[in-house]
Amino acid sequence: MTSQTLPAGMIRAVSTTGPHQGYMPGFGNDFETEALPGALPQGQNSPQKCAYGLYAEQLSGSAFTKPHPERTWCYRIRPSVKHTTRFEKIDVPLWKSAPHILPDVISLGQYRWDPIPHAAEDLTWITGMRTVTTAGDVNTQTGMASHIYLVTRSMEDEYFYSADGEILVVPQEGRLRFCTELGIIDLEPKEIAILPRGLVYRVEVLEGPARGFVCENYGVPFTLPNRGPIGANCMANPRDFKTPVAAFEDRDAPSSVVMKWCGQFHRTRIGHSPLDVVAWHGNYAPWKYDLRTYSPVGAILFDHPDPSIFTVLTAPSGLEGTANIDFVLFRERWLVAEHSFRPPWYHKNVMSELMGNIYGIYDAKPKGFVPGGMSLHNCMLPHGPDRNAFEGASNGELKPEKLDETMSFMFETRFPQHLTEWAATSAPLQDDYIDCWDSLDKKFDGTPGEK
Ligand SMILES: O=C(O)Cc1cc(O)ccc1O
Ligand SMILES: [Fe+2]
Repeated sequence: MTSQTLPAGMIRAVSTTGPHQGYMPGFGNDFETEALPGALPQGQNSPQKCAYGLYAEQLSGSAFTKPHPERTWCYRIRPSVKHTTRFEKIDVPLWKSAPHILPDVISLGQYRWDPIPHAAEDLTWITGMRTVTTAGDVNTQTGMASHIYLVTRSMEDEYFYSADGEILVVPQEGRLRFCTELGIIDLEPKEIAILPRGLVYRVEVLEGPARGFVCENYGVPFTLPNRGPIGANCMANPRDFKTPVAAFEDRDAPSSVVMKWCGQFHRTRIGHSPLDVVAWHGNYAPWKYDLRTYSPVGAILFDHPDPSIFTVLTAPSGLEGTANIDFVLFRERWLVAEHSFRPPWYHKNVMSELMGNIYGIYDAKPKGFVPGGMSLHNCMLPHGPDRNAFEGASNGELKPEKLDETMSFMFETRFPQHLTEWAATSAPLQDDYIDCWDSLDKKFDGTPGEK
């Protein structure tokens, strides 16, 4: 593997040749990789004839005219357009898209769910997706949806892609393999992955049953947040993002490709594996990231910063500093703040907060928010520590304390999140969630009290 710095400054070129070598490091790099020597044209994108009789095809993830366009050139056995049937609509009943506002479902309220039980039935990546919330509008490419996946079965001769957005995968149990047009990603809990809009893939179960969370981002792709005064290091470091090297299948078999497009699902038939990209180069590609490499920065003297300090990825909206989605990570860290209430404070937020627990105990909710579980605190809905967390943090000795064995996250969006019928009725909603604040008693007695 070779790597070099290009004059473009922020863009690094990383290249590989030969059989499967795993992953290439970097975020938003200009990668190049070939599974057969000489398959990748040098010095141009569209030779009159490509090596090995390959077809050249461009995958554009941004408008051609974006200041720094995202695109990848693929050199493949057959062009994608060679499928054999017209698209037919199919039903995927539990995978919903915005706008999806139901008159009989009340999204206003503090909600929390127990882990969704694994299913007894066979479920694939497509049939196992259950939408919890939707926000914005898929047709205007704004907003997002949050989902839970329950996967027990590998897709066989079946492929999927989405025109509606990129997919951020946050596994919580089990191991999955994403065989994509641009290479193979193996994914397990404590890692996350991105599957870009338009990329075709098949999902296999390496260890099941698998359960996890998904954020479907209808807007512009996730990127690394501006670092501001934090400077060049800590938080998510670019080299910890891993993009797979080229890997291809030359396999003839009757197969189907399911495409999600404007919230609807369509199927077309194809006579071969579409994962036939022998070589590619570009900056529009899937990646995975190990959340254990995230270096949290926080309060080292007093008070509790806004959770934006823990942003791993941000997907900007048109409004400066107001994300379409922030992906925020609450992981192991030391609490050292003096004379401070250390857990999250009580608050109302214009942004809507969907949280999930990957493992361990979350400091604001020592009970009830459990691994595999989720909570929703919608736009301007008050929330904060439960009574136990409040009493513990108000009265505990403020010595340095490690929050150990803990990993929760937040999908935070500027758009209100609407519950699906499934989330409101079939999923294990905790009816008594709001009682966790009930016993917060009045302490005010007109005297200043001890400091
Ligand atoms: O509500 C939550 O638990 C998430 C959260 C955490 C935090 O440390 C500060 C604000 C916030 O919304
Ligand atoms: Fe919050």
